[in-house]
Formats: sequence, structure tokens, C-alpha cells
Amino acid sequence: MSQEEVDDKIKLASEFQKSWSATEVYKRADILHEWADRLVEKQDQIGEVISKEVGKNLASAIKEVVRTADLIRYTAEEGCRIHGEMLKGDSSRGGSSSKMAMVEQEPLGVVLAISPFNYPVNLAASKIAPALISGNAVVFKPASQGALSGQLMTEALLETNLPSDIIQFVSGKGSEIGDFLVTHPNIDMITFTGSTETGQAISQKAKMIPVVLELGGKDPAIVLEDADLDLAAEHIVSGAYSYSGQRCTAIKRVLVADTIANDLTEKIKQKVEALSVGTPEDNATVTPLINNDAADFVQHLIDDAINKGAELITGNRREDNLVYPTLLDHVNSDMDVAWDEPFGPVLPIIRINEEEDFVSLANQSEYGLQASIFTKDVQKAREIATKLDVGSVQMNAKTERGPDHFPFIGAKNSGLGSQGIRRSIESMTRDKLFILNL
Ligand SMILES: NC(=O)C1=CN([C@@H]2O[C@H](COP(=O)(O)OP(=O)(O)OC[C@H]3O[C@@H](n4cnc5c(N)ncnc54)[C@H](OP(=O)(O)O)[C@@H]3O)[C@@H](O)[C@H]2O)C=CC1
Ligand SMILES: O=C(O)[C@H](O)COP(=O)(O)O
Repeated sequence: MSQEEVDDKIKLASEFQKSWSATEVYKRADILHEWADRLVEKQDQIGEVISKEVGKNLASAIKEVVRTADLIRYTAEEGCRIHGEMLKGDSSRGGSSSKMAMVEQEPLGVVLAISPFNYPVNLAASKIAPALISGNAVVFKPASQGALSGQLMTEALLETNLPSDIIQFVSGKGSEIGDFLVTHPNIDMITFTGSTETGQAISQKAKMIPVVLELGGKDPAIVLEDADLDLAAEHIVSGAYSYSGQRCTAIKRVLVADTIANDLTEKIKQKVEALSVGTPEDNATVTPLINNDAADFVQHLIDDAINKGAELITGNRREDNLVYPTLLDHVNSDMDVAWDEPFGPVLPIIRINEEEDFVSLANQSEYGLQASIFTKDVQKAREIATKLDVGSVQMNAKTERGPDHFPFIGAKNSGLGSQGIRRSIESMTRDKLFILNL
């Protein structure tokens, strides 16, 4: 779309938003439930498009659509439970009980939702649904690779009774229409998921409007001496390699006690070598990356680590943008793979000799999305968790965003604000007070 077309769409959203916010919440919820029904009906069709468009295996792509329908239903219900609050004035010294405030949550206006390629339906709906239930209009800009899936999802929404101007689908390259969108005077809030680079640029350009960002990560799996190594290996492999590592919450480094590192590495190796590699149609776990640049970057990380002395345990094979699952041991802080987010199927193992290094190495990263700790000692896990600069810490499980109603937070360069159904609704509303003076 040209800037003129985008401008028209934003203005339409803005013009019709007030009548949408005046619509009863239960009616808005009914529309969202209808949307969820349509998505479930179209799960195979939309799943196939996701799979073809972003190379996700077909089963996971269909699962994404069904997960999204559940997310939308939960959002509809949660929106019906936002009631505001009532405050009395006499709780402050000198105040009076004859002064009472009704605090309501007002929509912000027009929400700009920008989503990434990797979950083109789920990470779009997780922005659109909370915006709509709380009375906002939405301008939705999908990732260019992911736009067809986003369009089908939007069409399903337009098949409901939603007034059509309330959701505006905007297509075009972020590099061409991005600045125009994020600085448009009729945009009242931005919710963005994508790379840290783009997110930071958006937060610098947006003027005096709330911005919620979910960005990159370098989630560590911290494996302590007493860990159940079979469990740890299972979660690490699934966390690191599913959808070829193209998940913000993928496990992107293993920090393991040196005394158990050989055993853990062997267990991980066996599981990595058993992973299916191939096409999305064949439901392989590891499929071609989103484009050749992404594969080149992963290859650079592998080459750099091997050149600097890392041990290749398995992998380092490539066919175009299909990178075979790669495991590297004896990775150290001089290697790029210790710090950079690969968004691909390569996992570095970093051996730890001093206990305090688990936390210090984890925290040296610019990112702070999630971390996993594998141990049988809850107290120890809790102690470490309190010291980690991340949004969430998982004990004895892989890092992951779901379930979708949990708050999802990125610390440091991993984000700004909080998502997760209730938090997302809250981020798209502001308090408005009506004060009774009796
Ligand atoms: N923390 C989280 O929840 C998640 C984080 N991510 C992160 O996202 C990255 C991968 O996703 P990817 O899609 O490549 O990320 P990008 O940042 O490249 O793109 C994300 C979205 O931003 C748009 N965009 C690009 N440039 C601009 C601009 N100047 N202004 C406004 N919008 C713009 C893109 O459009 P276009 O496609 O047209 O360029 C796309 O819709 C990884 O770093 C990953 O960690 C991914 C998923 C979840
Ligand atoms: O983009 C991502 O990586 C998603 O937020 C991951 O979601 P999940 O951890 O629940 O699969």
C-alpha cells in the first residue's frame, strides 16, 4: 500500500472507533467468539497458508490457529470481567467519604498492531483481540512474510458482525510504511513484536503514546549438578530446535555445571540426531529458515565458534536455507554464538565451573526474556531466579510464552511493558475517573 492508502485506513479506523467503544462489551465479546469459531472452521486452510508462507510444519501451523481461537475466546471472557473500581476519599488524611471516585477503563483509541513472521496468526490476534474487546479500533500491519496468513485471519474476523472499519489491514514493507505508521497522529498506541532493532527504532519515533514491545531473546537453560539430565535434555532439545529455533522464547544457550556437562551433551546429541529434518509438508521439526540471509547468519555463528575453538558435536550441514540442527560444546565468551540471537537451529553449550558464573553469564546478555533452571532443589532454583534479569524463570521446563493468559515480559533489550491476555487489555486502556462530591 502507498502512504496515501495507509493514511485513509488509519483515518477510517479513527472515525469509527468511538461508536465501537460505545457498543456493549457483551456484544464485542460475541463478535470475538464468532471470530474464534470461524478460525476453528478454517484451521486447515489457514494452517496450510502459514505452513507454506513461513515454512512452519503443517501440524504446528494448524495448532497455531486452534491456539489462537482459544486465546481469542479467553480474551472475550476476560474483557467482560474488567469492571474498574470505586474509591472513597476518606482514606487520605483530610479526605471525606462524601467524595467518591468511579474509576473506569477507557480505550486508548486506535491501536497499531505490528506482528513478526514466526507466529503470523497467534502474535497478531494476541494484539487485535485485546484491543477490540476493550473498545479500540485496530490498524494491523503483519510481517511481509506472513501477510497472507494475517489477511486470511482478518477476513475471518470480517465475516463476523464486526463493523468493517474497526479493523484495518495494512500491507507493505516495514521499511517503506513503518515510519509513516508509527508517527501517524491518529495512532494512539503501538503494540509490536519483532526484532530488538526494529522495536528500539519504533520506541524512539513514537511520540507520547504507549508502546508495548516484545523483542529478541537469548534464553539460557541453566543446568545444575543435581538436575534430572534426561528431563533437561528433552526440554532443551524441544526448546532449542522446534520450528528450527525461530522462536523468541527458544532456548538459545546452555549453561551447565562442568561436572555433568559430558553426560548432558551426550544426551542432547542423541536427541538432536533423532530430530526430523526436511519440509513443512512432511511435518519435520527442522525446516528451511525464513530466508537465505537468516541461514547465512546462522552459518556465520557456527563458523565463528568453530574457528575460535568450539567443538562441533553434530550438525553444521546446510542445503540452501535449510540448516541442519547443530550442537556446539566448549563455547566461550569470545564467540558470537554465546551472545547473538541465532533465530535458527544452533545451540551452544557453555561449561560453568564456579556457581556464581551461572547468574553472571546469564545476566551479561543484552537480552532478558526468559530462563530455565534444571535442578531438584526448589530453594536453589528460587535463589538463582531472584538474581536473573529476565521476565520469567521456568523451573524444570523449557522457556515458552504459552499458556497465552500468563503475563509475558521482556526485561532489558527483550521488551517494554507486559503482554498476556489480561496485561494486554490493561495496556490498551487508560483510567478515567468520574468523581462524585455528595
Ligand atoms: N519477544 C517476542 O515475543 C518475540 C520476538 N520476536 C523477535 O522478532 C525477530 C524476528 O521477527 P522478524 O519478523 O524478523 O522481526 P522484524 O523486526 O524484522 O519485523 C517485525 C515486524 O516489524 C515490521 N517492521 C520492519 N521495519 C519496520 C519499521 N521501520 N517500522 C515499523 N515496522 C517495521 C516488519 O514488517 P516487514 O516484514 O514488512 O519488514 C514486521 O511486521 C526475532 O528477533 C525475534 O526474537 C519474534 C517473536 C516473538
Ligand atoms: O514468537 C515466539 O517465539 C512466540 O512468542 C513463542 O511462543 P511459545 O513460546 O508459546 O511457543
